[in-house]
Amino acid sequence: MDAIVKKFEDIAGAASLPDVERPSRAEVEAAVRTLLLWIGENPEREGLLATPDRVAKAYTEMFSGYGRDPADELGRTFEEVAGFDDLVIEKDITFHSHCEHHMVPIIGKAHIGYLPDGKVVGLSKLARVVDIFAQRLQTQEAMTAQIAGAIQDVLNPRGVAVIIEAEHMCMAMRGIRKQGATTLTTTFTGAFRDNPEEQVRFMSLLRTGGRG
Ligand SMILES: Nc1nc2c(ncn2[C@@H]2O[C@H](COP(=O)(O)OP(=O)(O)OP(=O)(O)O)[C@@H](O)[C@H]2O)c(=O)[nH]1
Ligand SMILES: [Zn+2]
Repeated sequence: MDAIVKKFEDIAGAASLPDVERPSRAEVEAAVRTLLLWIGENPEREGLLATPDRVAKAYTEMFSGYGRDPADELGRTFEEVAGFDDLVIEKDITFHSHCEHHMVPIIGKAHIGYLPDGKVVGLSKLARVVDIFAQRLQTQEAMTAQIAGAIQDVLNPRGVAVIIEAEHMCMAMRGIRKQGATTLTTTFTGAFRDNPEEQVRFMSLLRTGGRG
């Protein structure tokens, strides 16, 4: 079986999607050719001949998040941290996603904080979790909640704080055409949700980087 079709099958399983029949690679490429014709292009001209193949490859990469489980990334933890149980923040985690309404890019940064309960996770794993959810069709609200939910469920810390700031190309390139408008979303769990002081500490550390 074609590797891409196999991958799509894996993707369907991991995302618990309804049992839909996945199109073949040839059907995907034909769909791209249809789009090219629809915008007034000639898919037979030299520069576009390989474009359906490139688009299929790019989609496989940009939407690889359906085939990945955040629990796999967050499963390996470290307990030998000298009793450290205070706030850990990973900020300015850049990501590229696509909005589920228009399938155009969302470009932004995620900031994640958590209050460990006996164990910490490798810092890169927080960024991996961001990518898993970013590499799916998204709304910013859902993505924020999914990142916080995955960290809370798998790591079981005393609290998780996630802030995402992003620019939506569907607001910049088309429609209302507002460049530079930024959307901010937050999800707080546990101690961050229940204790406003923890929220304030997280926010001010983000702002100052701990310098004052
Ligand atoms: N809440 C939320 N809205 C989003 C996100 N990404 C895009 N949108 C909005 O989704 C809405 C879709 O609105 P519709 O009226 O169904 O579609 P549309 O006619 O293309 O809307 P316009 O963008 O206003 O032209 C738009 O207001 C987008 O700005 C997101 O992550 N969260
Ligand atoms: Zn959109």
